[in-house]
Amino acid sequence: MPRYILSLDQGTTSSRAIVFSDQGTIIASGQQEFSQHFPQPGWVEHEPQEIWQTTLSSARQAIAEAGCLASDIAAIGITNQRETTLIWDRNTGEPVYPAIVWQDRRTADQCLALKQQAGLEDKINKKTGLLLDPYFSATKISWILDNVEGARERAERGELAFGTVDSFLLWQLSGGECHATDATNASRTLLFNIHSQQWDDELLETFRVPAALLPQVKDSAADFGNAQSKWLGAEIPVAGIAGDQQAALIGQACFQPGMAKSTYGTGCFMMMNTGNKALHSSHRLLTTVGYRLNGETTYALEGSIFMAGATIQWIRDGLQLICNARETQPLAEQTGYENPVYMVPAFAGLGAPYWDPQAKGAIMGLTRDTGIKEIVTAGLQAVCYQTRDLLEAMAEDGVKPAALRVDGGMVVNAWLVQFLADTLAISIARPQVTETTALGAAFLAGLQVGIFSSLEQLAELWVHEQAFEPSLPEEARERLYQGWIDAVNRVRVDA
Ligand SMILES: Nc1ncnc2c1ncn2[C@@H]1O[C@H](COP(=O)(O)OP(=O)(O)O)[C@@H](O)[C@H]1O
Ligand SMILES: O=P(O)(O)OC[C@H](O)CO
Repeated sequence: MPRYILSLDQGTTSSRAIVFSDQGTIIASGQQEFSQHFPQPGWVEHEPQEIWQTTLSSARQAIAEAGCLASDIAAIGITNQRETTLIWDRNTGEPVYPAIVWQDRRTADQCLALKQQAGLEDKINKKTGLLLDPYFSATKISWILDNVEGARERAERGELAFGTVDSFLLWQLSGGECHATDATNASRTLLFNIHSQQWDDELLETFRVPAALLPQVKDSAADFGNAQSKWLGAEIPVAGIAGDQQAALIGQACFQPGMAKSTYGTGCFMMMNTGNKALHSSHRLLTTVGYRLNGETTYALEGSIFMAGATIQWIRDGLQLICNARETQPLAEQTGYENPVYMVPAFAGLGAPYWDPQAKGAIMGLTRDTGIKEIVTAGLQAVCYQTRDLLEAMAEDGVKPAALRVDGGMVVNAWLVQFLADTLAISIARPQVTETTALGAAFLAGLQVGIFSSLEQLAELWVHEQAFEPSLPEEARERLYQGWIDAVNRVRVDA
């Protein structure tokens, strides 16, 4: 009886594959980076063939390293960079254009024009939980249809298929048999009504997207068809799909309303389970589908910070103050939390809750004795202060999490996680398996094929590694945070 689960984690900069045991432990993994294309300022593209080939070879690598047979794998779970948009020919499987990545801003003018229509953004926000922003898929789809010769006509004739990365990988794995996605990925397109759980005709008309392009939307744990045996050596059912941040919510076992996770990679994505209520945020946080199981939707509130680990990369590669991200911890330990220097890493504007695309970054509070360690520490502290901004916004929306589970490449930095606990004044938990995104997809696939029986069982598989409790006196916490608010207010253009 096959007991392993293969998780395919297709991210923005690399494709990873992990073989998990039926206890949710990592058996083996494979990973491959792929190229980023920036054909014009503000544009970001991926080569679809590279997305597919790196996924396939990392899956083969993981299976080989696990020393198991493909027939030992009971199911595949897919998790993916969200919003990234692909359109391909239904007959040949050939993409008509490269993948337009979630970071791509080429449709900013189109979004601005739509925002001019009175009440439109509000209506869209009510239906989708999202904002009228190039981040999401809808305007990327219409850009392809308008700019690739003949694409709109072919789409209307039903010859083309649209998908986010999960859908594209499923199409490839199944040899063109399955054109489907899950509700979490659909909820990032601006075309999906998160209340009715249907593609929305009015939104399709607004964004001029023919319905014939769209994949079928299924639960996050569902029968998505089979990966053909020619790819991995045996026919394997694809049984779970979720966007990567939602998969991390599941991998962190945040199954109760009020439970929240924050992932600190290149950017930071914080997500809180709000149960069966799609909470509307008055602070421009996103309302999204957390997961959908057995037809029942669990919603989440999401806030994103564009620059988290990327700030450390900039300190390393741009400023060349350090050689390795690991150096940030001893430097911050030397500085201590009482740092008069503030860094506002608004390199790509400010995300939630400010959404100020014009803001530019700044370093403030410099004196003659400021050195490398204060600037590096300010970079780490900025990540924590921004998380508090998100938490405050959630609290004002009426739902403050009592604790936070963290993951992502940055959380190996214990100083950072401790300062996070101090800044938020809540308990922070770091799990043993920090590959929570891949774990979430494995949980979903395992649920569908009966390896796991319930969310309660999954919650028991979540293993705590370390807790970080707030220890900073309230006076210091509030004074330091006020310094951040003052710094942010100085860079905001729209305030
Ligand atoms: N010890 C550390 N302290 C602070 N930041 C770190 C540390 N180690 C790695 N990082 C940051 O974490 C990020 C990598 O995290 P990862 O989860 O792999 O990102 P992604 O999945 O977005 O590529 C990098 O941006 C790096 O700068
Ligand atoms: O691939 P990541 O981890 O950078 O995540 C990207 C997000 O899904 C974008 O919404």
